[in-house]
Amino acid sequence: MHRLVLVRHGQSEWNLENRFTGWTDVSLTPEGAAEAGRGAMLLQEQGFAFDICYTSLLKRAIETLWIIQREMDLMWLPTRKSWRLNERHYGALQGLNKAETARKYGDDQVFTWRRSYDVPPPALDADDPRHPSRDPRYADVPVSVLPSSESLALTVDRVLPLWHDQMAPDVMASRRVLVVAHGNSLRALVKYLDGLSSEEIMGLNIPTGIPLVYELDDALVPVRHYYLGDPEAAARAAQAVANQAKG
Ligand SMILES: O=C(O)[C@H](O)COP(=O)(O)O
Repeated sequence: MHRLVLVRHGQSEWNLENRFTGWTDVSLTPEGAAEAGRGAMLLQEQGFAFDICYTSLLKRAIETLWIIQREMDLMWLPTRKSWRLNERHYGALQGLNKAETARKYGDDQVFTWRRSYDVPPPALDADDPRHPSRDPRYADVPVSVLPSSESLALTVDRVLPLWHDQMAPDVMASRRVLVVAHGNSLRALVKYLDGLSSEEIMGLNIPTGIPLVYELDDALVPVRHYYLGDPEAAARAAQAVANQAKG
């Protein structure tokens, strides 16, 4: 039996302001930092330990990982940061308020942009100053690969190479892996792990800061998965994510 722990970053400044965030590099709020601390306590209390960590190139995930590592006295752990774990790129929606956008374009359109499998949000123009090609942290990524907008399908396509090439071999080698990433990059990984259809994944929302534990067999097929702590609290938090864009 192998275990894999997934944690969505704690509440960010734009989660609090209910803005589409994507690749925008915003910080945690004080509550988001506290969520990360509570997640670390749950992991500590239930005897979890880790051999390697993975996170994105966005500071809300990196900060969350640092807090967990600090609280668990694991700041010495090897950590791999990859753009492939970044949040789904929300294109030209980045920065817009989700509820205001729903009032302007309708709940159905915003639900399609947030939760459909293969419909990307409106794209950033290539000359938009926010385009990733202008960000030095992606200098080693071919410009042709950097997104102007991403559907969940496109997010799956760029998360899975990291899973197959690095994360899965670590888990298969019985290394205890901690992944701290984002709502939709984790949804992309969960869709693959659980073999969810493009319809089934639409109903899945991942709450911030609560460790999600996967138990996998020797073929890395999930046997079960569960949130640490109060399951009802996790379910309420996931529903709150779903309700963010009510106009
Ligand atoms: O990028 C964002 O706006 C959030 O982190 C994820 O947003 P969503 O739950 O609306 O997809």
